[in-house]
Amino acid sequence: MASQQFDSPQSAAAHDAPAGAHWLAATDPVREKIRAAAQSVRDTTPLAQSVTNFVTVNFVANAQLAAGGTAAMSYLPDDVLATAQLCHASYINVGTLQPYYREAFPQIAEGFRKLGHPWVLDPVAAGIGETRSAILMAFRDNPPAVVRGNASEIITLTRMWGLDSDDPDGADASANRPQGVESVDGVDAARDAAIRLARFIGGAVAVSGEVDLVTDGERVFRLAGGSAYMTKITGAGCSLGGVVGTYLAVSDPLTAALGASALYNVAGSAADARAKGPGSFQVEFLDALWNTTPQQIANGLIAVED
Ligand SMILES: Nc1ncnc2c1ncn2[C@@H]1O[C@H](COP(=O)(O)OP(=O)(O)O)[C@@H](O)[C@H]1O
Ligand SMILES: Cc1ncsc1CCOP(=O)(O)O
Ligand SMILES: [Mg+2]
Repeated sequence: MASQQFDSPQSAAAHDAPAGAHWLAATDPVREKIRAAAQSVRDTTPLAQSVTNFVTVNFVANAQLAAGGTAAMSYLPDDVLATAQLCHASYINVGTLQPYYREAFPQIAEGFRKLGHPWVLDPVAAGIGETRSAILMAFRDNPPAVVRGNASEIITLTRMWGLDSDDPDGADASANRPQGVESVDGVDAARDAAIRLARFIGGAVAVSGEVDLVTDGERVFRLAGGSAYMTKITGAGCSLGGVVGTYLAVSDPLTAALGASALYNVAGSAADARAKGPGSFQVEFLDALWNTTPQQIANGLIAVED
């Protein structure tokens, strides 16, 4: 699949930045924070625990390992909260639900808050089903440091939490929303929702798509790269959430969201150039996660809105 690779932010200057944004300068402190976080991941192999769906659990763990971290998957509240005391960040993904999750997930989120433990939420398929909606609503009281999702999930969660100015009651949270785990909206459609959500949680929101959007509620970044093959394998988004967790274990929420997204874009582009289809893409992608250097991640195609 056609894609482009760039070696340095300077080479990005030869290409158009996303509309309404300009490429982040090579000397911008944000790039140095990303490089330092990536280096810290490589140096310290941080554990980020995951409570994640059964479809992509293996890919999440392998991606965290290939990105330089370590993985531990856990599902029972006492086990999750005990593990949280051994690591610096966790990841919750609501993709596949079990009956006990309705009580367990709110307990876990409350426990994280009491521990002061930062976590990443992937609100997979937000808006589908009463159980998923009840769980996501409960997280409003004990919110994550980072929300990572596709555009439809971010729009739906923001609406559900009553943060959408057009729908302050969240009454219509499930109307016309995801028809499954895939997005039915473009990233631009989630821009305002992402900003509101980031301000509410006091952290960062990452909206994935062809060009990703990351915001801390003040600045809005756009990250290009990646591969169309990422939409043809399962778990690109889920594993990105896990790797945000890996970065969150060593950095602040905005740097974690930017660093993991930049890594996925650089590694996705590199893998795209070698892949022959979705199967070989997965293998090439894990290799590329492993082989991408902190400086290459910091040099990614990162723009900031004017
Ligand atoms: N068309 C595309 N071109 C390049 N990269 C993409 C494309 N679509 C998604 N990605 C990348 O795939 C990863 C997962 O994003 P996405 O597919 O939106 O998540 P989800 O699987 O949760 O819907 C992100 O790193 C994103 O940048
Ligand atoms: C197919 C599927 N069904 C429930 S969770 C899941 C995985 C979704 O993975 P991703 O959002 O990363 O594509
Ligand atoms: Mg997803």
